[in-house]
Amino acid sequence: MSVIYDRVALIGLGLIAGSMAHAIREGGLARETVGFARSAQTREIAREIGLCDQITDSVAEAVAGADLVVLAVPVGAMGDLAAEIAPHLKPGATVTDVGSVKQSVIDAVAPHIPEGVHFIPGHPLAGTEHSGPRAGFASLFRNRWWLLTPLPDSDPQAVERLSDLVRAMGAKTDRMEPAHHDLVLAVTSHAPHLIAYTMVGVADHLRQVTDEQVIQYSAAGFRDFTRIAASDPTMWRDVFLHNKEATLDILGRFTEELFVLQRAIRMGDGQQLFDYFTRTRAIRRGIIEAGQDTDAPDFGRAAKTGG
Ligand SMILES: NC(=O)c1ccc[n+]([C@@H]2O[C@H](COP(=O)([O-])OP(=O)(O)OC[C@H]3O[C@@H](n4cnc5c(N)ncnc54)[C@H](O)[C@@H]3O)[C@@H](O)[C@H]2O)c1
Ligand SMILES: O=C(O)C(=O)C[C@]1(C(=O)O)C=C[C@@H](O)C=C1
Repeated sequence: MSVIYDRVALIGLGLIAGSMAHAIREGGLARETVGFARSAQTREIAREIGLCDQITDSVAEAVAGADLVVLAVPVGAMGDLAAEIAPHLKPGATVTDVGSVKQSVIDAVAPHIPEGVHFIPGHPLAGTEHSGPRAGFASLFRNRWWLLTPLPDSDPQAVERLSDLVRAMGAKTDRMEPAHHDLVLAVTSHAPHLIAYTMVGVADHLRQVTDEQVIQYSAAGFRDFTRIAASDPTMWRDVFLHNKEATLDILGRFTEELFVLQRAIRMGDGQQLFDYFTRTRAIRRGIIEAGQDTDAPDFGRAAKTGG
């Protein structure tokens, strides 16, 4: 693989920046990676495990001379971070972010980006429930989508160069309007996370179901909820506070559907439940047939054969 950027600065050394550092090194995609995180302890761990070629103690030093600067901090911290790095950015550099919400990040970051620096917002649709400098791994982005939401005046060459990096890390890339991105993600990621957090909270409140029993008899569905509900609290607090309208819209629709099913159960309306679940099963099969769930090859085969 060939070098795409000379110097890449990764700011916020958690799951996403760490995975980028590994993938860039594995693919030889930059001559040098430089990392910075706010906490001294995170920087120390990053140095210890050799996450980047260099870990700096100041963010200004990290971004100085960088061709690509990646903002990989919680969504609510992006604006202040952009203001802090702005005076130190190299003319012609590209700044991108990996935030789970796009419109509020653009509103917070874009005003700070100096003339002559390209700001190209992005979002890798890949993650785990783990966070911090030890959580990253090179294959995280493989076969995953990485959405870019360029601004109307984004330089096409700079967008193409960033797309090249994303593809070289194994991801598939597409472009989207920021507001549309936020609505799509509210359906596919943000509302499901809130529902998982709530479900685990409900189990916790049921005093007759002791902690031990919840763990011992965890069925697959609930286990998946607990995995998701173990995700980083700061990251998810910020996601909901910054994608408020879209998430509330989807949760409103979710609640209406829930009442429909609740009523069907109360009325013993088996046909309604069966029809509903038949429709949702078709959606799942559509996702697998379109090759969008690489984690479920067996289920895919079973679904196609009606198993
Ligand atoms: N975890 C996921 O599944 C996932 C997936 C895609 C995108 N994202 C987005 O990527 C971003 C990073 O998420 P992550 O999962 O890597 O989080 P993480 O918690 O693993 O890492 C975030 C890092 O940023 C540091 N940090 C926080 N505020 C900072 C600041 N002001 N300056 C410098 N460093 C700071 C933290 O110390 C931490 O090391 C978030 O915006 C999140 O929405 C996360
Ligand atoms: O697999 C997981 O743990 C995730 O939750 C990853 C996930 C998602 O919802 O798919 C979470 C947040 C992101 O912004 C992108 C990806």
